[in-house]
Amino acid sequence: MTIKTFLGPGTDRPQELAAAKRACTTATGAPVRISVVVPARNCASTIEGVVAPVVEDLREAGAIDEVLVVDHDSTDDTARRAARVGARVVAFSSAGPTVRIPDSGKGSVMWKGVWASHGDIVVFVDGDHLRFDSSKVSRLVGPLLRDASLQHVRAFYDDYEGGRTTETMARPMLSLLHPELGGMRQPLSGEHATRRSALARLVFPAGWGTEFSILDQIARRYGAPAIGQVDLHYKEHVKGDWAHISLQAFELLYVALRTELRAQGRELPEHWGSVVMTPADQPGEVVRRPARTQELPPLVSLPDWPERERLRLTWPGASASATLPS
Ligand SMILES: O=c1ccn([C@@H]2O[C@H](COP(=O)(O)OP(=O)(O)O[C@H]3O[C@H](CO)[C@@H](O)[C@H](O)[C@H]3O)[C@@H](O)[C@H]2O)c(=O)[nH]1
Ligand SMILES: O=C(O)[C@H](O)COP(=O)(O)O
Repeated sequence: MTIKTFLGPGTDRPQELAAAKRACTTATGAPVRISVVVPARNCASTIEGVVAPVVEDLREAGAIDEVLVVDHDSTDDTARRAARVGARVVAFSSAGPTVRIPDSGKGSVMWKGVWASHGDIVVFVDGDHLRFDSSKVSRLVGPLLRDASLQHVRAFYDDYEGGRTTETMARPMLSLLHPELGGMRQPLSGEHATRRSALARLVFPAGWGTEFSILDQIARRYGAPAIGQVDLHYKEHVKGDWAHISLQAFELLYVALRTELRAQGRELPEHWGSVVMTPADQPGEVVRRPARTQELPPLVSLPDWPERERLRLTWPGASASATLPS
């Protein structure tokens, strides 16, 4: 089976996306709203370069409705800079439902981002791109507006030097556990667009396992044909060190193994633990770091969700005239 792959050009230009959006409504006849959500922790040097083109090219053309930055306890100027170029900024600690998250990571930031956003389609974009343009968002959204069978569209890049966790962990793991997704070029990409109705039904692992988990859950719930991928051409981003990659790979492996064992009606053996060990500078010594193993429940399961959705629907949006594939 091949993954639906969009090479474009599709809705690259703001006017094309705005027109495609106007041609859709939700199942209840309301205008379709599109949110761009940026999880960001200490992205002061890059956040303006990500937010500004999306605000200037797309929001001002009515092609998207909001740019939301979820500021994950940044100790730098991320929040102020994001707001200065037009993002709505919410602080991770005060946003969203009051579920205790002892060890927050990117997945928990995304979960709160879905809650705090208003879109029927939610586009995630990392905040650490060194080079970015708004066609990346346009290209992700276009297939969802045009193809009712898609729930999730993930980015890949024909020009990208990287993907250490992807090549050494994600791709081998997908080959084993989800061979039908083996054609995905960047299964861990942080750039993707998803229907809100699907996102709200997903469990979110709190840490780095989330990108894999989204694919896994959508493939199991809707089938692999509900997943597409689109070429965003290039990616240049801030690289983490090997300790970062090590934690990322561990949390990904943990989530994948847990998912697979649960599918067999089993749990992870207790003795497996959840501590990542890497060699310390002192020979023979190790540095131990706890992995984030918490899972955030599907938003639809929260008692406050119906009220949150009711308020969301009163939020202003553009007008439109046909039906959004649900
Ligand atoms: O606890 C965290 C970790 C990350 N981020 C933000 O999430 C984005 C991606 O994080 P980054 O450290 O740049 O991730 P990468 O090492 O580049 O990881 C890649 O691979 C990950 C999965 O393994 C994906 O989740 C990422 O989106 C993808 O860019 C950035 O805006 C971060 O500021 C947070 O807000 N909180
Ligand atoms: O996406 C990945 O595989 C990594 O997490 C980040 O990639 P990098 O090697 O470009 O930092």
